[in-house]
Amino acid sequence: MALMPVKDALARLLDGAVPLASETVAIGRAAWRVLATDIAALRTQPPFDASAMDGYAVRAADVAATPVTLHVIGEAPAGKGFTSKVGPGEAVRIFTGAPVPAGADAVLIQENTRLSPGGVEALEPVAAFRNIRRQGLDFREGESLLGAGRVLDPAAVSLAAAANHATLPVIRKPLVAILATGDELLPPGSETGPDQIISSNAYGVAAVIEKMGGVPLDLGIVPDDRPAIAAAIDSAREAGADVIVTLGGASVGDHDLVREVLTSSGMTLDFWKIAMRPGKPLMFGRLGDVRVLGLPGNPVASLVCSHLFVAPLVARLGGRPYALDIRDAVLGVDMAENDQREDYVRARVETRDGVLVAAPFPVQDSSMLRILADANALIVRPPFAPAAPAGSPCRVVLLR
Ligand SMILES: Nc1nc2c(c(=O)[nH]1)N[C@H]1C(S)=C(S)[C@@H](COP(=O)(O)OP(=O)(O)OC[C@H]3O[C@@H](n4cnc5c(N)ncnc54)[C@H](O)[C@@H]3O)O[C@H]1N2
Ligand code: MOO
Repeated sequence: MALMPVKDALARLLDGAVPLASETVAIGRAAWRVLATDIAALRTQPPFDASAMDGYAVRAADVAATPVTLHVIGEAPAGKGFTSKVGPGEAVRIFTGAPVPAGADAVLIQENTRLSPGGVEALEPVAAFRNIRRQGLDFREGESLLGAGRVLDPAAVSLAAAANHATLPVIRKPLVAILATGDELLPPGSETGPDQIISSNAYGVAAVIEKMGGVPLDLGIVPDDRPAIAAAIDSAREAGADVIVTLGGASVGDHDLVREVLTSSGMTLDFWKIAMRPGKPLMFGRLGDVRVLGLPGNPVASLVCSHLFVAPLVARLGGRPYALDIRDAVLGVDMAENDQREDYVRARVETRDGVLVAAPFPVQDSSMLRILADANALIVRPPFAPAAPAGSPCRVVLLR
């Protein structure tokens, strides 16, 4: 049977996936969120001509020939401007950030002055407008500052705050329910019986979701039992999940019930089984507005599918840009020909003489998490790739 190509499966998964609705958050909670709308300045910054230096507000013409002594008529610290006008031969002691008083047109830095009995002695001339930040230098009220879709990185969130936004409209974070299925599974820290293993997949999948700006909702482990799976799916929907990710029970075994239960709950199956290794039994369907991804139970398949499918879906729903980090490399060893499945082969890559060289791990069983943790890349072997000797070009997905 021809299996669906990976890129077609991804296109179907992302079809119609657009950023979720916006919500309002306090500026203090907005870092790393995604702006839902353009925002404009609510004020002008600086709101007045401001001193950029500690020194003396002067009339440039008065200090054209130095040394010259000026009469100090007052002081202007930041936050409290000097209210009278600076006349000929006069100066105002001023500090960085303070409004430049009327009449003055330059700030003479403190280092170029000396206190004298009659006031302050200017030792160097200063050109008009030197050391003054003109009103609106940074931005003016009403100017557009940040565009919709901007990730609120440190500079963006500080700019929004400076423009006087106490709250910001951001795209809601996708809520992704995760459901592990299997009678053999127990949570980490359990005393395991002889036939049991630890449920590990949910943690790595949740890590991918969080990295992409989503909120994982771990619904725990349910046994291979139709009513229990159906109840967990209901609870995911009640919780308002945008996406449901099931783990395991996706294959053809008698205890692989997930697809059947989901279909009975009203899911429209989009695809099941793709031309990918690991990850062949991947399933995708829609339950109303909710996208449902059934990941294979084998831990490496779950995680590789998370990088390839869960990550772009969460990014898209959350309005974030995302692309796998795919690089050109060469094979460090010979690789055999490939069958119909696109292979994602755990490998270590390193740069040798400016070239990325990829060496696959010799054993690739998709239960082996340690090798995935040791890998820093996945070699992508296209379907039906011919045998390739060491030195052949290849493509790699960088994992870290
Ligand atoms: N006759 C066939 N058998 C299998 C096929 C096939 O095409 N024909 N595909 C194989 C492939 S490939 C995969 S991948 C697995 C996927 O099967 P399931 O999604 O049904 O996964 P399970 O059978 O439930 O579990 C497989 C394996 O993974 C362990 N597991 C499951 N969940 C977790 C978890 N949350 N944390 C850690 N480990 C988990 C489970 O104990 C099994 O060992 O099917 C092959 N079979
Ligand atoms: O596709 Mo399975 O994911 O090889 O183990």
